[in-house]
Amino acid sequence: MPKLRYRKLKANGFEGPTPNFPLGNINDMKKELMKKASATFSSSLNSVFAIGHDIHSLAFPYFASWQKLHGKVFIYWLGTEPFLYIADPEFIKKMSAGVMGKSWGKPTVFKRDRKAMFGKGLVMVEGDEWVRHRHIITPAFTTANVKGMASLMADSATHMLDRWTALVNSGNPEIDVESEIISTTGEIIAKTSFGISFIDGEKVFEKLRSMQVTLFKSTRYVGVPYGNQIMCPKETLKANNLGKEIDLLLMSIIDNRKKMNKDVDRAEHDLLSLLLAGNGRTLSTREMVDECKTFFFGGHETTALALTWTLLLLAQHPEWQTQLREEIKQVMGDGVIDPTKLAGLRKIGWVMNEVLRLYSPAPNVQRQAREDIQVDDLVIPNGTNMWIDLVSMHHDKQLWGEDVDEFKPERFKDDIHGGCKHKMGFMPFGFGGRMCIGRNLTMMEYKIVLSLILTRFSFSISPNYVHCPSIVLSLRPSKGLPLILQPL
Ligand code: HEM
Repeated sequence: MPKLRYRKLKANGFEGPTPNFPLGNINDMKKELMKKASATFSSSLNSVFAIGHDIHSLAFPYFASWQKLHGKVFIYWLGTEPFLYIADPEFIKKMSAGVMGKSWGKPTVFKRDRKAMFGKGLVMVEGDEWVRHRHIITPAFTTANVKGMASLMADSATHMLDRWTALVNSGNPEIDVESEIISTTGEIIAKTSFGISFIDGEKVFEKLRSMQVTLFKSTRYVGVPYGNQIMCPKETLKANNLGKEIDLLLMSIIDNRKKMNKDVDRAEHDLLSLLLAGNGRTLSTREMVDECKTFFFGGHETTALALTWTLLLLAQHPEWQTQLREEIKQVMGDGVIDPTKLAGLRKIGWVMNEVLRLYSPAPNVQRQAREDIQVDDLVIPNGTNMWIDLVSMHHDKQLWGEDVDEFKPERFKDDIHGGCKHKMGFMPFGFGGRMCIGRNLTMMEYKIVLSLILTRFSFSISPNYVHCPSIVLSLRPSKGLPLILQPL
């Protein structure tokens, strides 16, 4: 009953842009994006030195302009679904204070739209089902287990860097590192999740990527009744078919693993083995398929983008490349990457946080209320969809000060909140019980891959780079990231 929820939200004083039936505010959003894209294109023909990090109005031009009219909490519509937009950490603190992880819902419209990607995996399940899944999966992501995956990560990264060396030696020093890193982290997550070699996993991996591109390259009509089926039927059908093919491939991988579960080496290292072992409880094959897809989609692109944006920022700040190289040498010596020493890479940790702040790969967090939620004298009615805008909070001058858009990793030196005035103003991995389960894995992968890159190459931004961060599910450089590489 979206209309009823809207009336209740309005009665509680929440305002917002006027929606039209049946698209809601989708057309306004598209118009703002097109306006911004043409303005960005003409300005991006300037020098790479002009790259600025004030990206909220580039990535979410519609939210930036609605904020000016309606403040940091307002209602907008995706089709016939009202969403409460939130970019105020104090509001988030108050609304989440009394709600446990298991009591949060995820917007039903997204569950439907992204069924082929996430199914009933951890990102989408709710209530007791979420508790059961999280309980089984959590041990697989402990620091100890994740450390067992370090050599797989280093192997894939080294493979990528050998390719870069060959390209540079053949006279091609300019490389689009975004696509390179995305395929490497895809390979890493396929190996660490399903324990499949790149050759075996190539089929699954390619289909998973292809489904993601199919789903997110076209304009989405989420929330519009039958919107995607009517407006982009070919893509919708293709994504659904790919979803079914991937399910079959993963099911056969899981069944084979169940049969040959005595492979000790694998059992120690990949997530699937840990899920099969369970944690006092079990997941069905169907549920495991959805979790494998969830790890793949939730895990590889976010990590890849954190690394990609890092390379952009480090290319802009060569003095930080030098500092990090010195740190790596000091901590690791001249030898191979030792996972037990990664915690010593403190400056890399600051850089990672600063990158996740400026270019948050997961640009938003979504929730749906499963009960009425009181915030001061306001009520968020049961069923309300919520869209929490991390990019806005991470770029808010009131929270971070005048230097908010500058790359200053040292702000995280002695403060895990980076000096933000509100503890919930920095949350690249979400909040509360539903916080990202893969953050240990990501941090380790980030440190390993970045250390290996920095040890073998120095890099600068190619004049062909066009700075236009945009949202394709994640926050990505929409024209890739061409860098000029120099072997060390
Ligand atoms: C830089 C990398 C990453 C970022 C920025 C990131 C960000 C996030 C965010 C914002 C959420 C939503 C949290 C919430 O709703 O409060 C989330 C959830 C999740 N992430 Fe990550 N993530 C990253 C890496 C990973 C990796 C490597 C994996 C798995 C291999 C992963 C798996 C998940 C899962 C399964 C959830 C759902 C957790 C739940 O609802 O219980 N993520 N992540």
